[in-house]
Amino acid sequence: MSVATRLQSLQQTIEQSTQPTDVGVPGPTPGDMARAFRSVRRDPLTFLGQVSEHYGDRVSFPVPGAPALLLNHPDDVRHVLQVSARSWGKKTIQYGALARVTGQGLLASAEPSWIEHRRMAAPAFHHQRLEAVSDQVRAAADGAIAAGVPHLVPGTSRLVDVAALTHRIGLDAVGRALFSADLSGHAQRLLDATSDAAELVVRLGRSVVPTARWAPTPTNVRLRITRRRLDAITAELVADRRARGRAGGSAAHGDDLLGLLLDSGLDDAAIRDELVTMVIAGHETVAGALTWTLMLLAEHPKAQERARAELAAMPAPVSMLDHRDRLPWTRAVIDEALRLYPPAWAISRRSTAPDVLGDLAVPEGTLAIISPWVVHRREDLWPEPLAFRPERFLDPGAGRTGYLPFGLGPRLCIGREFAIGEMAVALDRLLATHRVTLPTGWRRPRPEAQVAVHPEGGMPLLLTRLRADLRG
Ligand code: HEM
Repeated sequence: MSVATRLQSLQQTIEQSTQPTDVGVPGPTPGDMARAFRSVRRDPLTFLGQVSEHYGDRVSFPVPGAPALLLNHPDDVRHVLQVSARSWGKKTIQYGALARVTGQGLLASAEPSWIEHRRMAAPAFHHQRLEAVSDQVRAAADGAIAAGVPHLVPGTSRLVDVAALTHRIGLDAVGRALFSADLSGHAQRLLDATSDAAELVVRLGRSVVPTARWAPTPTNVRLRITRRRLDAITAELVADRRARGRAGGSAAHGDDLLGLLLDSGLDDAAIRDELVTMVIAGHETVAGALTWTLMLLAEHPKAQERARAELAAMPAPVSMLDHRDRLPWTRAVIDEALRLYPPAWAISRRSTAPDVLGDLAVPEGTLAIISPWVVHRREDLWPEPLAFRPERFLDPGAGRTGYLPFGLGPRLCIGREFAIGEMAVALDRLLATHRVTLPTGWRRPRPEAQVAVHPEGGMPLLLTRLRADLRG
């Protein structure tokens, strides 16, 4: 090839990669995006809802190079996440930003290490294991309730930020159940470090101009410091366990997640990545879900009474698996809260080969954005989509098309059963002793799209103590 031909082909490549590839999908123009810039950054949930309403099932965003598509139709969603999952990887800005904190942990990692690590971690989430950690999760909920609503005499009330309360439950439950560690010594440091990390991940994911990792920008500097804090805490957890393993004279390190990872032969860096992943993926999400569930129950006192009665009728304290067949109403409340307020509000993938979505051919490198927030609010799938109606989930035969709070396909959330079980246990502990109501002058907090969907400014609800004691 002559130099002139090479130059010409290089120029063509540059032109192609700076021009949007038009695949015939409608969407906002660059001018529309520039005008919406501030609101997109401030409130991506409303923006995604608006463009979906305007343009329909597929929305194209004007970015240079391969197409960037918001996919709202359940068939497209299933195709990308499930049917053709092998052709859609995680090389996206969202997961690139996450990987800067979690490294090659399960959530952000790609084949081939992903499948190997998933198999390694799976036993920590098996049913038997979940049943066995019910006591730990109960203790986490009780501890957080005692710390968050101390000394409340039966019949009296207090305004409590339940978002802070549920964060503590989420973190402590992960610590106790997956690392068999009482994180109370580490709790504040870990909470601070993970919430800083989560904020930085969101900031990186939304930055318009990608900066080099080594550049001394304020975000990069904070990220480095936060990583160091997380490294130090996880190193302490690993060292504690290794010491305990030796002290007990046992070769195996235990059957919780940390024990499995230590016995798997993974190096310390890989173990650190999985621990940080589980802390971030496992506590922000559950905390957000529980917070919105409590708000919905405060807004719907009859639904709350029904859940309280169902939980109280259980012969023993609720376990992590009871939601599967013994608590239909409580489970329906959880499912409906996860529909209305799915913590994981956006899932992204990039095609690793040309593909066909129904009638639409897309080139390699296409970015697919899937928003459970948008899909869960489609009126054709969910009549009266904004209404809180747990009844929708009571019919076991009813379809679940367009329901994906935990994703779909091979990358489905590994912590799904853990999360639902934890929510049921926490609701049992909280509703047994407290009634949750709305304070005077109540206004729903704005849902803020962070790593999970959180209420802006917290969730102040009124907790009234019903009785002093707690069973078992
Ligand atoms: C209500 C709570 C939760 C929600 C809504 C949620 C949501 C999700 C979603 C949507 C995905 C798929 C992401 C994708 O396809 O790109 C995912 C994956 C994942 N989640 Fe969760 N999650 C929750 C709780 C948990 C818990 C409690 C843990 C662990 C303790 C956890 C650990 C993970 C991990 C490790 C992955 C990656 C799995 C893989 O790719 O193999 N999650 N989660």
